[in-house]
Amino acid sequence: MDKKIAVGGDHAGFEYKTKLINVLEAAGYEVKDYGPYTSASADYPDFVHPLCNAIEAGEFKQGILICGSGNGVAITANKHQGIRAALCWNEDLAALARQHNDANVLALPARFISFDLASKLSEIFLTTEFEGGRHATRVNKIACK
Ligand SMILES: O=C(CO)[C@H](O)[C@H](O)[C@H](O)COP(=O)(O)O
Repeated sequence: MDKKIAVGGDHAGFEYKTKLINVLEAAGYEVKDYGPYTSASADYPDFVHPLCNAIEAGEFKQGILICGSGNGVAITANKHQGIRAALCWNEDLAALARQHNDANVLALPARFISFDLASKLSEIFLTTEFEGGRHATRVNKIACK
C-alpha cells in the first residue's frame, strides 16, 4: 500500500482537513497538504489544480479533497485527464469508488457529513482495491483523447 497521500480543499474543508491530517499521520501516512492553511475564504481551484498536477506527475497515487459540498473540488479535479475524483458521503460509495471506478481522488462534503464519517470514508478509500476486470475496460474508456 502506498502510504503517501495529498490533501487539499478550501476554507469550508479546512477544519476537517486539519483533523484528517492528524488521523492519517497517526495511521502512518506521509501527508502533503496543498492548502488552504487557514479558514479564511479561499478559492478551491487554487489548491485543487496543484494537487491534481502532482498526482498526474506520479508524486502521489491518491488524494483527498474537502470543501463544503464536495462538488467544487470534484468538478475541478475531474477537469484533469489523469484524475478520477469521486464525491462520497457514505461507506458504500467510498468502497465502490475504488472497486468499480479506480478513483484516485476522494471528494468529501464537510458541511454535510460528520468528521468521524469523513475519516471513515477516507480509511475505506485508501484501503480498498480496484476490482479490475469489466471495470478496467470501462475505466480505460473514460479519458477523452
Ligand atoms: O464549491 C463548493 C460548492 O460546490 C464548496 O462547497 C465551497 O466550499 C462553497 O461554495 C464555499 O461557500 P462559501 O459561502 O464561500 O463559504
